[in-house]
Amino acid sequence: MRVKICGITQPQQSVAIASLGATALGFICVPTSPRYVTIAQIQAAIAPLPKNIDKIGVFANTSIALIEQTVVESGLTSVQLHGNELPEFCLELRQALPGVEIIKAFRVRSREHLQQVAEYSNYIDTLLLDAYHPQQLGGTGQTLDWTMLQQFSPSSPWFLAGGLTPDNILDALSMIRPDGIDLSSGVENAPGDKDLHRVARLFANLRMKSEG
Ligand SMILES: O=C(O)c1ccccc1NCC(=O)[C@H](O)[C@H](O)COP(=O)(O)O
Repeated sequence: MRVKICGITQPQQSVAIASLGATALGFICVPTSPRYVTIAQIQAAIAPLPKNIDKIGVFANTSIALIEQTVVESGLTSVQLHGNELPEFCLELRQALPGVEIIKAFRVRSREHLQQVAEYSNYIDTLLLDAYHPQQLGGTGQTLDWTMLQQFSPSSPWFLAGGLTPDNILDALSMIRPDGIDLSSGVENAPGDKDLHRVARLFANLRMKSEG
């Protein structure tokens, strides 16, 4: 299972979190976020990382040109679209950045809203389901109604996000089987400052599940 730790801002934390077991690190490229990082900060955080770690840039409602420039200059391997991007936008981005994984995030409001994801299946590589919050786009610590996802089986691989913590992750995974999980505020001291003890506890709990 892929494990993404999102909202990294400090190079030394990116290395430590990768060593603890993360398969993907997320960098917030949304200027209004308290976890926002510049291209130079992403470069510094990515430089010491092993090649096999996915480096995901999170964008929302911005231009193809800006995403392209950020990916090319920083060395990101994946783009997560966390706003209201349409399928056509995803297609255009895919054509602009061949070989870069396109992840479309949905902030799920209802069971009906989940049906929207089918419209994207030909234009993206991966889905991410996050909780809906009326004022904030992401990193909110709000959980989704997991029962709503028990029958969810899209044609693309998918990440579960939204309010996941070392304490609730095993409950979530006992109910649903995503291809990956994504955590941010649940493993933080403050926005952008990850709590390495909590990250270590997350991986210890995940190991317990795979061994048991
Ligand atoms: O984290 C942010 O500050 C953020 C801001 C704007 C758009 C997206 C953002 N985060 C996206 C993520 O992928 C988070 O990991 C996801 O929302 C889960 O966050 P949390 O509920 O805190 O685990």
